[in-house]
Amino acid sequence: MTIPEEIIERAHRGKATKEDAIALLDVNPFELYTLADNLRKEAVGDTVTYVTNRNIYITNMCKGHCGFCGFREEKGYILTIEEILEQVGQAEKAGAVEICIQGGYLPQLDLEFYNEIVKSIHTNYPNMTIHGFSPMEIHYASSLSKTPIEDAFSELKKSGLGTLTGTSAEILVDRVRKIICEDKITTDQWIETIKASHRVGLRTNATIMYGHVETWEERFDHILTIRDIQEETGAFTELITMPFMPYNNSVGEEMLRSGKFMTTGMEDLKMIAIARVLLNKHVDNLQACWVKLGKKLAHVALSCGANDLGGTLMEDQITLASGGANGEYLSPEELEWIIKSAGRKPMLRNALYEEI
Ligand SMILES: C[S@@+](CC[C@H](N)C(=O)[O-])C[C@H]1O[C@@H](n2cnc3c(N)ncnc32)[C@H](O)[C@@H]1O
Ligand SMILES: Nc1c(NC[C@H](O)[C@H](O)[C@H](O)CO)[nH]c(=O)[nH]c1=O
Ligand SMILES: N[C@@H](Cc1ccc(O)cc1)C(=O)O
Ligand code: SF4
Repeated sequence: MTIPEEIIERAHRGKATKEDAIALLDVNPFELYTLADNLRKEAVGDTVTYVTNRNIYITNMCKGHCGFCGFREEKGYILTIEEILEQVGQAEKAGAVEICIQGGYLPQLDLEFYNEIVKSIHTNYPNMTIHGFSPMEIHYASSLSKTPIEDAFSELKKSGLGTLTGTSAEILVDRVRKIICEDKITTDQWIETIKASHRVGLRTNATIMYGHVETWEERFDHILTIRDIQEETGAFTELITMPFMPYNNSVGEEMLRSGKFMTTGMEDLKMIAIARVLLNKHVDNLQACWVKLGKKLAHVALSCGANDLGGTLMEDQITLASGGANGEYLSPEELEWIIKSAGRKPMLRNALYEEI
């Protein structure tokens, strides 16, 4: 089937609907990729961005029990401030302009600790952009100390946090969350938390982790929720579509047992292309996550709606723990090679998509 004219027209106006997205699942996929590529060109031109960054995992322990997580350990570590600073120092030496701080949530990790981390990095490395923490972690830490969530975000911003991550979103549909992450914040709580962050001027990215127990319709509901929030706050910097890695975690093992495997390349490309259609005129930046897609598919994704290649990362414990096989580091030279080979212009950016 070819794409009906009215869908193309609505997409260009930023008004594509859930029904349009459903219809796009049945069109010739190459037509869909071309539509997404045209919308990308209209929205952001031929520049493809990337960031030199390093992931830092402050702890691998967590009070949560998400069934998709292979990263959490019962007996693990919590980094000290000194150890964190050492890793930031290594990152800076290696040319990173951003660090991405991740971890689990724990009673020991209170707002004071999060602020201390940010402050000490900010003081010692004033040029380093600090991206990190999740709505889940800050929601938990602020409820521990009965601090209103907006105050928690204001304080973190004042301490030097540049942007909050839009993780713990998974699929923003409670039916799915009950199956894969029952003890996580609910869809409404995630929305309220992210809006609180946006309200105090702490911008975030958005993520979707797909390819487990959710339906295509639920994926579209998630993307449209992101679009609704963006209409209200305008504070999302990007969306990262992350395929679920099904190894060494219970959700994945159950899936594999029932004969269902990882998403396919065509499906990953459709996901990016339909996200571009639904988010046109709302969220301009779509990241092709090379660590999950692999560098060859990430390269192809640049012609199917994506305009960002993500980071050098240097480390990726989360993907690795659940079966990632694409390495943990790509050099800026190789990221630029991939971008130029797609006929596009590379640009080093920070978390706010400003040129560096
Ligand atoms: C491991 S958590 C760390 C942040 C925090 N503990 C949280 O969950 O909000 C970061 C994100 O990694 C992603 N992730 C975890 N396990 C994954 C897997 N097996 N495949 C793909 N993404 C995964 C999820 O989207 C999750 O929200
Ligand atoms: N840290 C991971 C990223 N993030 C890339 C940047 O941190 C981000 O694009 C931006 O600079 C902030 O919005 N992407 C992944 O797919 N996986 C990571 O672990
Ligand atoms: N690192 C996590 C999620 C993540 C995504 C985007 C970020 O900006 C930060 C963290 C993953 O790979 O699944
Ligand atoms: S995904 Fe995050 S909240 Fe869930 S168990 Fe893993 S670290 Fe904890």
